[in-house]
Amino acid sequence: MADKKVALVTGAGQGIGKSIAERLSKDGFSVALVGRHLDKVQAVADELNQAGGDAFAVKADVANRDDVFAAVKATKDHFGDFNVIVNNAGVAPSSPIEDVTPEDLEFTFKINVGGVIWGTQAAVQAFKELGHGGKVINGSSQAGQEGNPNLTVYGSTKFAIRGITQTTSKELAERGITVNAYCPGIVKTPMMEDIAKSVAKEAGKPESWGMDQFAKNISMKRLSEPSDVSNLVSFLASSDSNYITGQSILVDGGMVYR
Ligand SMILES: NC(=O)C1=CN([C@@H]2O[C@H](COP(=O)(O)OP(=O)(O)OC[C@H]3O[C@@H](n4cnc5c(N)ncnc54)[C@H](O)[C@@H]3O)[C@@H](O)[C@H]2O)C=CC1
Ligand SMILES: CC(=O)C(C)=O
Repeated sequence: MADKKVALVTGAGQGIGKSIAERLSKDGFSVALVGRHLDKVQAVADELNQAGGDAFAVKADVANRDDVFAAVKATKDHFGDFNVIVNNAGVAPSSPIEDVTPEDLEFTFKINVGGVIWGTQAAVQAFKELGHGGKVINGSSQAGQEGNPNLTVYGSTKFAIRGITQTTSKELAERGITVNAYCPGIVKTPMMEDIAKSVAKEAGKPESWGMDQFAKNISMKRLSEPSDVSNLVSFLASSDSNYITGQSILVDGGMVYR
């Protein structure tokens, strides 16, 4: 068994996933970085290793169940243990409801919802083989707590992730496995920039208008940094959160109040 705890983060090549991988590495985890593009996750893993971490890059498409199981197995074999999975990878097409296509629906659900379900299954299998519990941490969103115009498909996947989190937490609690989700607000990442651009284009407005539509209701009056989110994930991955399960926690600077 490894000295360090082992965490796997999906979508770790940029944005929130990269920040989570960096933070967990700093917290002392051995970290597997998973993404569709090996060069991107490898570059982040190299940075972490150069900074004294213990990181490993794996190529996988989270929509593909076999890929996800192979990534978890490769991580377990490489580090000799497996303790935490962060099902972070996601995609966010935006469009008015009239323009949603069957392809948008299938693509988004396969990645956002499929990725969480396959990640949870693969992690549970690894915990079972290793004879211990673990932590499943899922990426939802404020858009999984509150409807956001033009994000019908994306938002519905994020509402579903809260449902999966609650359901699996009840199923898995007796095996020493906790399941929680983080619900970020408006985070400065390539995904959010693309959404803001697309919403502005649809309305015939400048790009900055798009971001303002999302940012105007943040009580703290600033957009989120990826590190605001990885601070929460660090807590959820640590033993300090051992008595918390089934929760979807907002980290949005005061935007959605529950
Ligand atoms: N940026 C934001 O404001 C918010 C983001 N989120 C959620 O946080 C998570 C991360 O978002 P960002 O970092 O903003 O996105 P991003 O688009 O900047 O990064 C997502 C990463 O996931 C990877 N990815 C996408 N599909 C994949 C697949 N099928 N298999 C493997 N990797 C895949 C991408 O290649 C990319 O590296 C997502 O689940 C997103 O829905 C939630 C709330 C707000
Ligand atoms: C991208 C996202 O999750 C938003 C706008 O909440």
